[in-house]
Amino acid sequence: MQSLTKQCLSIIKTRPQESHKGTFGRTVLVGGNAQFGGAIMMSTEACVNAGSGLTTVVTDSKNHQALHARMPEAMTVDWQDKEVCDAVLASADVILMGPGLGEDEKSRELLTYVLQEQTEDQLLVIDGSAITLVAQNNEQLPYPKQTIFTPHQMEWQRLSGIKIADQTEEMNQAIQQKLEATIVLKSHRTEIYSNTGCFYNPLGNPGMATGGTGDTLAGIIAGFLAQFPHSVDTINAAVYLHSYIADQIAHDNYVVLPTKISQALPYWMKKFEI
Ligand SMILES: NC(=O)C1=CN([C@@H]2O[C@H](COP(=O)(O)OP(=O)(O)OC[C@H]3O[C@@H](n4cnc5c(N)ncnc54)[C@H](OP(=O)(O)O)[C@@H]3O)[C@@H](O)[C@H]2O)[C@@H](O)CC1
Ligand SMILES: Nc1ncnc2c1ncn2[C@@H]1O[C@H](COP(=O)(O)OP(=O)(O)O)[C@@H](O)[C@H]1O
Ligand SMILES: [Mg+2]
Repeated sequence: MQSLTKQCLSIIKTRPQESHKGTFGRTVLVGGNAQFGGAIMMSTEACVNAGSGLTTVVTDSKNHQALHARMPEAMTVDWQDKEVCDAVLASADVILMGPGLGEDEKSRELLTYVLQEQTEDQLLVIDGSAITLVAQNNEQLPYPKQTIFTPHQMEWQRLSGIKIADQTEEMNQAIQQKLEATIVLKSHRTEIYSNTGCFYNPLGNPGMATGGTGDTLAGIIAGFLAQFPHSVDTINAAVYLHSYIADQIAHDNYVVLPTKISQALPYWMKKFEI
């Protein structure tokens, strides 16, 4: 397994002068039920700050006002409004599904719907509740090689069937090869399993053990994939930068607020751009 270094951030390129918002990708985020609105808001804040050109959030209408107040850069769609959802999903370069989605019947329906709508040129990031639902329903992925799962260890146990104590590199790799999707296995030291190699993130700190840090990572991954190459290098960079920023914040903060990571993204991306 290859340890990531600062070198992995070299995918962050200076933006071309001749560009517009469409140049940096359209991301659609699906999640946030009445209970977990904060999760999709944190993913959105991360995604926009990571540089997604256009970001639309498909969520329970209860979350729209708070989301707009926090992040007016993002557009919102009521997840009951199928016609608008159809159009918005069709326009996406990257879809992030799952932060705060919940596990009830409506959540299940939405997951099935998004899997049906995904096209062969769209990437799908599956996080949080959506991972649990894929496992429970044994959902088949339409495009496994264009799918990225971002489980924590318990979500990976549900998806892979490997108990947390048995989640060794060999076992994880074997299931990844069967799934063919990329796996970002989160823990205090996150590992990335992909069709082209396995990587280890040496950064991160216990200040990150706060609800929403994973929702934030999922948003960064989606935002990076919207504008940078569709490859594991881009996912590695997102994982590394998320922890790198958290480590900077932890120098003088006992707790690393997920939203602070998001707010620091434009600054650090500017520092690392080449
Ligand atoms: N503000 C909001 O709206 C927020 C909304 N959120 C949304 O909530 C939804 C449910 O997500 P979830 O992760 O909270 O619940 P679940 O999938 O049941 O996992 C927890 C179980 O797994 C276990 N566990 C073992 N190893 C672990 C590890 N390394 N990392 C983490 N857990 C580990 C853990 O063990 P324990 O804590 O008991 O020791 C516990 O038994 C999801 O959609 C998410 O987006 C959250 O993001 C929070 C902020
Ligand atoms: N002790 C720790 N050291 C380093 N990173 C941590 C630690 N605890 C949590 N993290 C990071 O925080 C994130 C937690 O993700 P997740 O459990 O999905 O959170 P949530 O769903 O609440 O947003 C992961 O990126 C994980 O690597
Ligand atoms: Mg999570």
